[in-house]
Amino acid sequence: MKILTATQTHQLDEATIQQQHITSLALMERAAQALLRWFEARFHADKPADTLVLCGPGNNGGDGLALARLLHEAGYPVRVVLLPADKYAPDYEHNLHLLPKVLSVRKLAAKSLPILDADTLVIDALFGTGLSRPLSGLAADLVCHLNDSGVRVLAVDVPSGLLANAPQPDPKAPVVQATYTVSFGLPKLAFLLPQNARYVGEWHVEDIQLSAKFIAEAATPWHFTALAPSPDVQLPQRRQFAYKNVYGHALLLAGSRGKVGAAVLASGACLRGGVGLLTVAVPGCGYDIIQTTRPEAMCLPDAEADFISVLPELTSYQAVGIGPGLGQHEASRAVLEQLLRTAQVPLVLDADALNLLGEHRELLDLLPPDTVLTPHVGEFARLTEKVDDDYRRLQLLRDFTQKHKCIVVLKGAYTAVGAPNGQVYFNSTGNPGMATGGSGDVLTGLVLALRADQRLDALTATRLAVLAHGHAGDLAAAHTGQAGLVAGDLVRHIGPALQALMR
Ligand SMILES: NC(=O)C1=CN([C@@H]2O[C@H](COP(=O)(O)OP(=O)(O)OC[C@H]3O[C@@H](n4cnc5c(N)ncnc54)[C@H](O)[C@@H]3O)[C@@H](O)[C@H]2O)[C@@H](O)CC1
Ligand SMILES: Nc1ncnc2c1ncn2[C@@H]1O[C@H](COP(=O)(O)OP(=O)(O)O)[C@@H](O)[C@H]1O
Ligand SMILES: [K+]
Repeated sequence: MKILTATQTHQLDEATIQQQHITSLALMERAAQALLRWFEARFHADKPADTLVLCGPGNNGGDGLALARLLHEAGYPVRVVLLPADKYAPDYEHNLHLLPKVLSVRKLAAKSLPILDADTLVIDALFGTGLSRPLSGLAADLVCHLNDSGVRVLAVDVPSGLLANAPQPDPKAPVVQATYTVSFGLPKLAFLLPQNARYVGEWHVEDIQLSAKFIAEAATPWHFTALAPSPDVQLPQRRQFAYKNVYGHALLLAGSRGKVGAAVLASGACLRGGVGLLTVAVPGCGYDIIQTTRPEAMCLPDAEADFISVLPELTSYQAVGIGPGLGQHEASRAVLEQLLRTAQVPLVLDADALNLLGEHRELLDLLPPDTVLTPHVGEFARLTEKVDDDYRRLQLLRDFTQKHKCIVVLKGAYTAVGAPNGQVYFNSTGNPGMATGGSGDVLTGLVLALRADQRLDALTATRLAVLAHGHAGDLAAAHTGQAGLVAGDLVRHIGPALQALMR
């Protein structure tokens, strides 16, 4: 699924109107109907005692007016407050005239900000994708009043004051802190960034049959990898006469004294990820552990008891993963360097392998094309630079993957998979229960399994692994709850998660 800019979103609306031979008013009615559908599904069992619709002067306000009419017709108590402006959009004017006369409609004035009771549900239809400058004056006062009141807010399309795809030009200007945001057609880039979470709240995208042709042709680096209604990336079925070489022989280098658990988790994920064969290289202290916990895997114990000091001979493997629990011993750094210099097969680098790369940046020049790196934000900062703004971090991601011709899985709530051509795919699955030690090790094992799979290209394998990993987290949390989820639960749910992604 593509993610478009605010400008492209306007062009998409225009294209939809032209291609479907409808009026802009009809499209606005579709948007309002979609909002009503969401509203009824969400609130039918606990109807708000009071619904206050705040309408700005543009088409976002027009959506609000149309929704107010539909809510009234559906029997909800509705009040409308209008933000005064010099100019109003034609479809706003039209929908204002369509409001039933019995509805309370009032123009906002500076000295009469609306009274907001705790059980009021506010619908924020002040500004959407047409926001052209930070909020000021009466609009800013209203939004501050709203945020201070603590009432529930449903934002139409975008929380007012928030830019859909760019950082806020004035960090001091107020932005609506919505409880829910219901948007149209496609998600907005702003929804996926941690810095906007307090504004966007729980977000949803409703289908309003926008032009599929325009979306297919639109150029954008941003994508959203969805699981439903059908997965954006799919795993081929196993053939009846399949042999294990199709799924590859993977080598995993992981663990150091006190961190052999990382090797256990990553190897478990690799096995459950469907790898044909797995060999795990561990320090001597990990031998019994791997042989006991992962009897399906072969184990190569290092001569050193506490860390990995020797790179195994590589000729038998279709993919190599290195990093979980590795530690940063000089000998392990040398192993990493030798791996980067000699490997002829896909590589997956995580955790301490990334920290070593960050410490020895000259090694970045050795990365073979299509190497997959799986940093979290802290590890990514060590590889690049520390930044506070999420948009800036995404730019660094695109610069890094294009420069090094690699794939970077920037882990987080909406994990971003950056491709060597600069495209970025945000993941849709997963939950905060996965913010627990070892979740990343599980991802590494799963990426390694799918990189060893001879049927998949590098980007598909990586996107599939990220999607399945998050889905495994969602399946696991349904049993354990989020707090009770541990990384081993992810391993156990990889099988069903991959099954859900089967073509
Ligand atoms: N174009 C269409 O056909 C559709 C548009 N839709 C809705 O229309 C919205 C976009 O509508 P518009 O392009 O009219 O834009 P908005 O309604 O988001 O806002 C634009 C209006 O606000 C003013 N404005 C912008 N920033 C301001 C600020 N900081 N302070 C005060 N005034 C400000 C502009 O001068 C303009 O009058 C979408 O977010 C969506 O809600 C939906 O109805 C779907 C169909
Ligand atoms: N709030 C969240 N929502 C969804 N996924 C999350 C969330 N927090 C963490 N995750 C996922 O869990 C994994 C954590 O990886 P990482 O930070 O490397 O943990 P660790 O080093 O403890 O294994 C990543 O895949 C990340 O995307
Ligand atoms: K809005």
